[in-house]
Amino acid sequence: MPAPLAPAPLAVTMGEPGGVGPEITLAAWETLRKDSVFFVIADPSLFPAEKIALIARPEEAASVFTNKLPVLPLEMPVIATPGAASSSNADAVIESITRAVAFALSDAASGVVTNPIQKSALIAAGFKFPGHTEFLADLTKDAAMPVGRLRGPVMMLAGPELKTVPVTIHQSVIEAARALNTDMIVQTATVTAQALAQEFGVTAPRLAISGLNPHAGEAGALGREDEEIIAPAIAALRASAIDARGPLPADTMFHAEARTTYDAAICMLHDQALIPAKTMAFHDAVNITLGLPIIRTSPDHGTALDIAGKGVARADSLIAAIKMAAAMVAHRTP
Ligand SMILES: NC(=O)C1=CN([C@@H]2O[C@H](COP(=O)(O)OP(=O)(O)OC[C@H]3O[C@@H](n4cnc5c(N)ncnc54)[C@H](O)[C@@H]3O)[C@@H](O)[C@H]2O)C=CC1
Ligand SMILES: NCC(=O)COP(=O)(O)O
Repeated sequence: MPAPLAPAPLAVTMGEPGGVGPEITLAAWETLRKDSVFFVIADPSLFPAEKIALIARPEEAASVFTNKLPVLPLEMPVIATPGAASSSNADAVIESITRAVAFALSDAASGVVTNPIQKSALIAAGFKFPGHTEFLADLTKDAAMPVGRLRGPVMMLAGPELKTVPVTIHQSVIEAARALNTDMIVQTATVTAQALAQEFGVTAPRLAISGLNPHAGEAGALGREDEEIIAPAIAALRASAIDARGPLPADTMFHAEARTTYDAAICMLHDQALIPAKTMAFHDAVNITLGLPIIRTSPDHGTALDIAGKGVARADSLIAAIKMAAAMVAHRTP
């Protein structure tokens, strides 16, 4: 019987070149060089020349990975200064993401791990998306989803003890409250339940659904969205055999005992989901985009311009993201 083929390498993006991305990528390679295989699509000047090997194609990564960080070169117009984001390099930052996704869609890469971008620098240069999540959804919109899987995108923050999912993502609080509707909640929760079952081995996923308002609306006295928008979504989920419970007051659903009652918390707002996730596991949590035809993970943190280039940035979350992507590749059903 022939030996099973090794999966294609993961494609890691450059991220903001003035942020911590380059140094944590090198540190992640130092840690993982005996385990997994990845390559980074980036300007080679971001790394010490003696630590890297330039590659022309993803399939060259495996043969050099133990000894060198494989870099698929992408020229940026301006030399990066650690601690300073530059809109002048926006096109290269975006191109790195676009190429990584193209490799994943063609199976030359088994998944995409993104380094943090400085969203404000990209948007100032004309980038039309508020984050990777929305950009990745657009880049992959014409590719077929695996059979039976609902399309997202859905953002999940996954830590060792808590998984949270925001229904609204990169919107102002006022816009998010206005945009929230029953269908979005049902779709987000359904994508999450499918992923828990198929990627995380949770046979009967239990979802805790947050409210929007304080005390989940206090029976309508503090807002009607909990009763009029969220409760019908929970009823619809339950009618389709998804174990969903709520709307729960967001301030009391994350304490230790409460966390034992669900596998993922579906939250209405970005900060309802990301504050508990990052507070509990800032250096271990992974940002995963569910509901894409490709695998995508990312560290939970941002560009950390305040510490870039000082040698103090921790690579733990990027390492967790690379390991998570590799595990998802291993669990992926054809
Ligand atoms: N996936 C992505 O591309 C993400 C991008 N961002 C972007 O990053 C930029 C900066 O965002 P902030 O809110 O300042 O968050 P941040 O995560 O960059 O920094 C927050 C604090 O955590 C520290 N920190 C972050 N990463 C660290 C690491 N690896 N090791 C040690 N300490 C670390 C920073 O020094 C800072 O004190 C923004 O433009 C934001 O949009 C933020 C989150 C995710
Ligand atoms: N706060 C999380 C975040 O901004 C990451 O977003 P994305 O770039 O992964 O869409």
